[in-house]
Amino acid sequence: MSKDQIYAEPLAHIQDFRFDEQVADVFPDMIQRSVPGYQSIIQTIGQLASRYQQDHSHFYDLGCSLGAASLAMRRHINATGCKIVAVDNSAAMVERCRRHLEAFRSDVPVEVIEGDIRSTELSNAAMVVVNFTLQFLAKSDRTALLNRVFQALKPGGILLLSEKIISPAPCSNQLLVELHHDFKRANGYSELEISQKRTALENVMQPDSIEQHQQRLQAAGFSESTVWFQCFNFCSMIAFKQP
Ligand SMILES: C[S@@+](CC[C@H](N)C(=O)[O-])C[C@H]1O[C@@H](n2cnc3c(N)ncnc32)[C@H](O)[C@@H]1O
Ligand SMILES: O=C(O)C(=O)C[C@]1(C(=O)O)C=C[C@@H](O)C=C1
Repeated sequence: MSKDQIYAEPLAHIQDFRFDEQVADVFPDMIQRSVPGYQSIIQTIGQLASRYQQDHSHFYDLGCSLGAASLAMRRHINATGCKIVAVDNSAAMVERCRRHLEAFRSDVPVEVIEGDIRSTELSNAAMVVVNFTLQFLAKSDRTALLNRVFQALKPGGILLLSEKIISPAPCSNQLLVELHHDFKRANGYSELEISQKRTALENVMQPDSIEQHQQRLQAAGFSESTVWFQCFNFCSMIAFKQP
């Protein structure tokens, strides 16, 4: 696995963060060292696919990057006539995602689409995964996407939504951000790497609070939602469509 050293040297000009070739090449290392609990979340996505699978249904992985969530779902699906649809608008990610998925054999088909999740057709879904991707959309697009996800889910279907979050309470927010930076330090990132990446993400990733997410989910029609995982300022939620 190639090591993420993208922000290791001082940069004269820090460009907005993009999911380009350079990021795609080091992505497994980057996400592992940047997102607390990432591996547990991926494992749990597999478990949820096993529990919520329905015959003749679709499983979506929106903002799939290298396909980690799709791989986890594929390992757990044994219902008949199911299909996974993985979507990402980064050509670099999609190309590597296809290669990853081809490296393992499975009877569950995966369609990998290079496209924008704001306009991808969604239907007949048992489960939709939006794992650390909603945060990269404009706020108005977040609402529109979740509305479409709700409409596409079958009764009894679920949405798995993971996000970096902000806390509206200033002391709590400050502490969670600092604990996350400690996590990155413990994983070998320098002060320079942490601060340059923070600047690169500033304009392209605007996190919501858990309360904002819950309100949006409720407004979209989800009967219930729960935060099943939180570590520092990273969390993962499950939202339910009534059976
Ligand atoms: C943090 S990564 C997601 C990680 C991935 N879900 C996982 O579990 O490993 C965010 C991904 O969302 C993709 N993305 C961002 N905006 C998008 C959009 N409008 N349409 C499709 N993909 C998008 C990026 O290209 C990137 O690969
Ligand atoms: O590195 C950070 O501080 C992050 O916010 C992590 C984060 C994310 O939450 O999606 C940001 C961009 C990369 O895709 C990987 C992880």
